[in-house]
Amino acid sequence: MTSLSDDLQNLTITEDLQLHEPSSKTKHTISPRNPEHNPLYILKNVRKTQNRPAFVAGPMVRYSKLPFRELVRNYNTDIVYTPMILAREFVRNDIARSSDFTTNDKDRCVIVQVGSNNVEDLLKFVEMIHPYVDGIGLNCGCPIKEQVREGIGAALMSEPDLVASMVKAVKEKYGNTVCIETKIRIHPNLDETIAFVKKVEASGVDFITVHGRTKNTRSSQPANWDAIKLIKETVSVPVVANGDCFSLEDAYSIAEHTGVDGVMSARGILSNPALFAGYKKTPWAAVEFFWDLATSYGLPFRIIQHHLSEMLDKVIPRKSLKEMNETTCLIDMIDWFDTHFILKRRGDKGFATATEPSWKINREEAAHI
Ligand SMILES: Cc1cc2nc3c(=O)[nH]c(=O)nc-3n(C[C@H](O)[C@H](O)[C@H](O)COP(=O)(O)O)c2cc1C
Repeated sequence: MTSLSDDLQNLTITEDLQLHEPSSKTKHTISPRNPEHNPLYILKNVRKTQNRPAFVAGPMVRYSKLPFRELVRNYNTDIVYTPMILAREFVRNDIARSSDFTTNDKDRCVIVQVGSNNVEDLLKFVEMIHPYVDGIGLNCGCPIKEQVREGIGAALMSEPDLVASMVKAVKEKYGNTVCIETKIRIHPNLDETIAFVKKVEASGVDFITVHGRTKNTRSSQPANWDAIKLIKETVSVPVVANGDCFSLEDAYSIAEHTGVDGVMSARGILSNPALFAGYKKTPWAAVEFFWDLATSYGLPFRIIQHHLSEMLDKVIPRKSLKEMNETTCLIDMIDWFDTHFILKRRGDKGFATATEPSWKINREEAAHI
């Protein structure tokens, strides 16, 4: 078994990586990956150097796009996931490729999450995407019926041999040049979960994320941190705990309870992207920064609106939130913000630092709009 530093020295960094878009004939280039952005390096090093777990923003369909990833990194998030991308569509469909994944040089450390039910699609997916990401995450937890019916996501929890063969195929082809993770749920029977993680570990997986719920547990029910602890005690690869991290304090409590190497937040970081920097609710500066990122990178209007709705839920009065949610296009929403708030543009000197909204009228008045 090689040590982490050996592993990192053995990483091959490809020069001048290129992504071709056959439809537009546009050629993009992106710089080589930096070994310090390898998720394994982060999971081990953050604990050593900062005496804390690594902070991870989980995959969220529709939401974890490039602007949101950049936003959360500005607030102390170490590892950020893309939404789940279906391998089958990605490898066959040029349009799916450009709509599902965009990246840039600042997008590090990024793990692309993949939904797949077979080795062949997975290998093709990894071949296409690995130069542009720091890790590949195999989704073994998505409970959505359409995916499960196709044998994707949580369906894989009943297919330990298949998961092991998928991980093994990637490791046999790429060795330590590709970091592969599996994001799993727990089984009601913990012995079955333990057998699952042992098999996946033996197949060469680099680390495991455990969402402490079964595929039928609702998100309103608490995540099972004891089960995560048991898994952490069972395997020797790093483990990331997921479920119910809504504040920095939660992140520390989860890490202390389970002994994990990293803590992942999804709903918590969606509503407060500055969670891992210790903010109790979204600071206004994050709202302004998100506006800049979303409009300059070009997120669709409805997604911007959903993000802002989540981020502002605890920040502005309910009535104002409702009004913002009722705007029907980007221009209307910009007008609405311009009417109610003084937005400080970032310019070249970084983003605004305000923690409270800068209302154009005072807050008490605003509460009665
Ligand atoms: C809007 C939304 C989209 C999600 N999309 C994905 C996804 O693409 N892949 C995945 O593995 N989990 C997905 N999840 C599940 C989260 O990653 C996470 O496992 C779950 O929400 C529990 O974490 P939390 O308690 O921090 O929210 C999604 C969750 C939400 C709320």
